[in-house]
Amino acid sequence: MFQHLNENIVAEIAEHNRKALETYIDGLVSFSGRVRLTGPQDRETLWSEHILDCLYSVPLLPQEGDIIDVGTGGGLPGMVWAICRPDLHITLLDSVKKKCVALEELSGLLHLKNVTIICSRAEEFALSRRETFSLAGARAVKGAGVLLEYLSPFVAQGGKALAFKGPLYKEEIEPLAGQEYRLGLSAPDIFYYSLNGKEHFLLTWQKKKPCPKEFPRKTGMAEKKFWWR
Ligand SMILES: C[S@@+](CC[C@H](N)C(=O)[O-])C[C@H]1O[C@@H](n2cnc3c(N)ncnc32)[C@H](O)[C@@H]1O
Repeated sequence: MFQHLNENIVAEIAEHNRKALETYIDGLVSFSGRVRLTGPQDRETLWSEHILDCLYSVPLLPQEGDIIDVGTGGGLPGMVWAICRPDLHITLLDSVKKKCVALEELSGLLHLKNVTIICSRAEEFALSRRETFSLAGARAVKGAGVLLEYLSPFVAQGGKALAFKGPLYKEEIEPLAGQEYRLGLSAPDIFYYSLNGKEHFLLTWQKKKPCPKEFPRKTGMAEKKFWWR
């Protein structure tokens, strides 16, 4: 499936949550110089390139259940999900301690009750929360192949893995074509939208079958020896 995402829906979600999203931006800006949570840290870029980008994924979130943002950094997209979907529980996962400390502060600033922050490598946390999330997603974390080894072990059957990608996504998914089943996944559905004149893509994979126990392999292996080769 290849589908266009409607910017009017995103504008509505943005308007509905504007106050909390701006408080989140205030929080991100307040960390500049202390912890590098995002690339550019001016309010306008944070809103137009980061928050709006994350908002495009909100219509793809599940009706219910726990979801996880793997490699959340400063909380993108997980903090945006938590603000826009207070009915879902969001786990924000990152391996860098000072980012996790900053996320605790941001979550307190926003009075979020639906967030858990975990400081761990994805490969290690998957051992304790295997196949318990209705969605596992990530933005700006590894190429699609390596990322799927991180995401699929978290996703319950019937759930989905989600990745934010730029126009080069085709080069990432081509070598995986027809092999996604090895991680229990379907072929990807592709959603596209335009932001600031650039093409953006959201890829989702349905979890069809359990992910074989051998995945994820030991920390670091996903990048050393690709599972699809
Ligand atoms: C480029 S940043 C992206 C952060 C955020 N998702 C965003 O869009 O701004 C990648 C993040 O992934 C985290 N990360 C990379 N590999 C990881 C792993 N195996 N387990 C947990 N976190 C990981 C890094 O610490 C970093 O914060």
